[in-house]
Amino acid sequence: MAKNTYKPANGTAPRATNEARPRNQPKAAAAEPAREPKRPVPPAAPKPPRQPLKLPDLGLSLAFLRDRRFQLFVGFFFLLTSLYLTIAFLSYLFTGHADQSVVEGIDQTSVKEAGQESGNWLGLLGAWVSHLLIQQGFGIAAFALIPVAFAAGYKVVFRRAEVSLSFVTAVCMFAMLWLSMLMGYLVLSIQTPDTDPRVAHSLDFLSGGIGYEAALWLDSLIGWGTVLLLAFLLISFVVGFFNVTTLNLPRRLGASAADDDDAEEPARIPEPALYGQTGLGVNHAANPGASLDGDEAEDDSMGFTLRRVGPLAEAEKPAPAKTAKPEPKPEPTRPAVVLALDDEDDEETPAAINLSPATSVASAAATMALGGVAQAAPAAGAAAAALAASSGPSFSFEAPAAEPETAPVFVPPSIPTPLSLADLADNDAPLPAPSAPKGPAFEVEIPQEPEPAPVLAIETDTDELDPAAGAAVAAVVEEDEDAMPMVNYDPTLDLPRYQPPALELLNDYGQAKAQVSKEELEANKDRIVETLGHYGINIASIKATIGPTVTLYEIVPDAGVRISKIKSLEDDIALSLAALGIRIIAPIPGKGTIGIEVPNTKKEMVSIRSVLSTEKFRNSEMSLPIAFGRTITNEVFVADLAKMPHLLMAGATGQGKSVGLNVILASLLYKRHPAQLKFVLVDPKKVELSIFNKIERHFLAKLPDTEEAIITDTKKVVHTLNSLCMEMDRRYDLLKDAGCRNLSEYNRKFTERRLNPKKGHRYMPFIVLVIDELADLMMTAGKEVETPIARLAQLARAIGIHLIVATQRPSVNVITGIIKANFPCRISFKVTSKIDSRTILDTGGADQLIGQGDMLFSAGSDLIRVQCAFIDTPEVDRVCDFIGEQQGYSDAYMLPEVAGADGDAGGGNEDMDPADRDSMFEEAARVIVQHQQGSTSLLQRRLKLGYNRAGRLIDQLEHAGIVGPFEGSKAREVLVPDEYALEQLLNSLPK
Ligand SMILES: Nc1ncnc2c1ncn2[C@@H]1O[C@H](COP(=O)(O)OP(=O)(O)OP(=O)(O)O)[C@@H](O)[C@H]1O
Repeated sequence: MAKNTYKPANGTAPRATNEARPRNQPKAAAAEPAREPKRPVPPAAPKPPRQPLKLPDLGLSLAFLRDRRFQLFVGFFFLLTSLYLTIAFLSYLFTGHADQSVVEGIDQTSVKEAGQESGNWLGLLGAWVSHLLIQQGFGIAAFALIPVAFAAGYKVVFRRAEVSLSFVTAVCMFAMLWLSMLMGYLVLSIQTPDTDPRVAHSLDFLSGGIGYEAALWLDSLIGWGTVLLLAFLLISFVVGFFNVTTLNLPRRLGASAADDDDAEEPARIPEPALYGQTGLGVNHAANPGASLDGDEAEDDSMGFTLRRVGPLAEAEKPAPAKTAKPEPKPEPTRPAVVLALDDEDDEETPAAINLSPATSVASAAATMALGGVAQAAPAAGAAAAALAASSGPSFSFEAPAAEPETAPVFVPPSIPTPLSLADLADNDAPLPAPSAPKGPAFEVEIPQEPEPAPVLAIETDTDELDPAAGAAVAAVVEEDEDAMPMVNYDPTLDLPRYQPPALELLNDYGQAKAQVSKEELEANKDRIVETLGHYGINIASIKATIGPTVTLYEIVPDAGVRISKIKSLEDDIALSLAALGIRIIAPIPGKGTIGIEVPNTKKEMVSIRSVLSTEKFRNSEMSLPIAFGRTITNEVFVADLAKMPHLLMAGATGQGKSVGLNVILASLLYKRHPAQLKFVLVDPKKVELSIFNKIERHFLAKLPDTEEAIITDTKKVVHTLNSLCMEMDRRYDLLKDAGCRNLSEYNRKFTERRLNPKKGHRYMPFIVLVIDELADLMMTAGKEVETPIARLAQLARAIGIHLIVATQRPSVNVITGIIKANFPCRISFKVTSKIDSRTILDTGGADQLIGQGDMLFSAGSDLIRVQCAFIDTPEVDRVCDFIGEQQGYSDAYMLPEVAGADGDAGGGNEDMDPADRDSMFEEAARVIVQHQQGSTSLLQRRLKLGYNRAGRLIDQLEHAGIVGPFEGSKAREVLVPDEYALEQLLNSLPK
């Protein structure tokens, strides 16, 4: 799912904005292009780029603040403090009076004695703290400190806040001071000269010392005016803090009663509208699912009504996305809606806006503002977006394809400062209040739940849903098992703090320049013309394109020259240019010219940093983009593994295969989150991929009960491949169940919470299987690896399992017909012979490459020459370290367990269920022991069994400790020496 972020028009700010926001934080959706005619608008003052919030650079001194252990320490301290205060304060209500003398006389007695005397449940300290905060401080209003401590602790520990900390703190602090003064005034009023001093004293705890003194001071200053002052303070706080702007309560009540009569069920309230202006700090981008069930959203204070007047006419509907194909079972799509804006104040110009279900709060607000209802924009936008979304079960924040970079800046009539679309999209930016002073800012909170969140249904009385009026909101939040969840599931929130590796981890070789001199170009051109001239081929024109490794000379021969003639002169041209690796492309597909690739004398190294930093890669919307390197025309070559869908790599030893594999892995690591991608790494050479061990808990998948995620043992490869086949079958079952045709459709449905995790549905990451040396596996396990590889290659594309298979021996017994047929995408580095080139690419050419990452990429008929990017081992190391040091999953991604996967243990017949044993088990055991040969084919022949059954029998015999573990192409070792020992063993097996 592509999410765009707002990019202000100046083109520099967006990066800064992106960086300022944690990568996994849900991004604000881009604005829909307004369908209303745009009004001319004055340019906005450029918004300074937002800088990442960083701790001041004070050396090491503040580094500990970022240490999660320290944060947890502080968080739990606050949580326990809130518990401590609760107990101490409650106890104080009962024992405080008696403890007063103990606490006050503490300097006269020993602490131990005082402690014994104190009645507080938390001992002397509890008594003392309560005395200080209640008796001498704020009276019973001191209880307001408890929620503050709790909210602070909760926020630090769980990194989230149900209600924003600043909101809790502000309300509680005000309540504490105000209540304390009010109590002080009450106590003061009760205390007359006639009051019994003991009664008067016993009331001290109500106001506390501070409240009492403040009330005393006010009383002496303004007498009973104190009450008026307190009332004024309360009203001021409510108006200012909750942003109350209108007081039309009676009319609202009436209107609501009428609404209630009409409505069958109370309208669900869009959360931004509910909380946006009240400072409750709910992130509307993170809770986009809040929706209005009814067709109308009303905001009298703003004087507008939102009404869904019907779906868009067919012609007005947004064009279907390019990729959308006719589906056998189309998903129910939510229609775009037209919202009519009945503006009470401006009846002549009712505005109508079109909102698609994907319209964001921000864009809705923007659209409405452009439609001339700028005053109402923030609140109306929230309501409008929710209304637009209400026609479906969930409200997607997927950004529209239109680039927001050129989004216009508009000036709402009543807002003095120009407001850019980016402001509205920016959750952190304060939303302008139309007529009151600025309300509290939206606070962005990231939902942290790694699993689909429980459903939250908000039921509330419509009377109190006047966000602009700022009336206190009473929301009853209930857990509802059955209702559809409304917030899209974001798998990346499993590891919300995960940061993709930075480009700075890679070596910077600077911008490499073409190393070919003019003289070299001229000389080569002359020689080509001359050589061809010797054979009577005249050239009409010649053009050179300098690439990193080779220069392409494009020739247009005179009319009537046979192309095959030029092709046959390959060796002669190579001889005359005294250069190796000349390749003739006759003709260049789609160009009508003949290409001669001549290696440059000085080769340019293409650094991985230079390709990963390109816009082409960074802005790529591909599922699994790989930046291979640069083509001979110096373009960055990026291809999507998900589309390939599998890749076969070959190349003689030392020609750049391992570097190529590292480039592929690094590209994917730079682009995908650990929740979206898992690697299964098979490295029979044992040293090539071991460097990726560090990212086991982030990006690797493995079989259960295996220690190392990277498979170096040939025997384990077969189990892993079988396990992947099982995973493939399971995924297909889930897709079938969900009615989806491929992984992206399925995952989209899952993230939109249209699939129930209780029914086994889960977010499925891409799995990329990398085999570094196929030749080794084919030698040792032959068919046992070939069959599952072929099966996976044939079927796995739709369910997101992709294979990258490399070999240095592209011979037909390694790259067999069945494997080749299923790998349409192939890469060849330099190979030693034309035959090898044909085996891998079905054509020559790979033998003419010049090595060191010079490669040919073949996707079907096209052959593209690419200089593979270079990544050095220390760079891979740094990238892996960077990822590995971050918080990861508790273990690698577990592949399904396959029977016999732990088979190399040999013995262990206890846990074998006798009922599972084949009826021919004993007979098979005797055959094996008689022949002292643990082979499946022996059983097939002797017992006239099929391959599968014989294979199962061998597995069972292995389980029973009769034959040893699988040893590749060799027969298994027979562990039982003779028939006598066998009979004994069979008797000992559980029947
Ligand atoms: N893209 C590249 N750019 C520049 N030099 C490269 C590139 N790829 C490989 N090389 C050079 O070639 C050397 C060998 O590369 P690499 O280890 O990838 O070969 P290989 O094909 O994996 O060999 P083997 O099969 O023996 O492991 C590297 O050490 C490096 O010096």
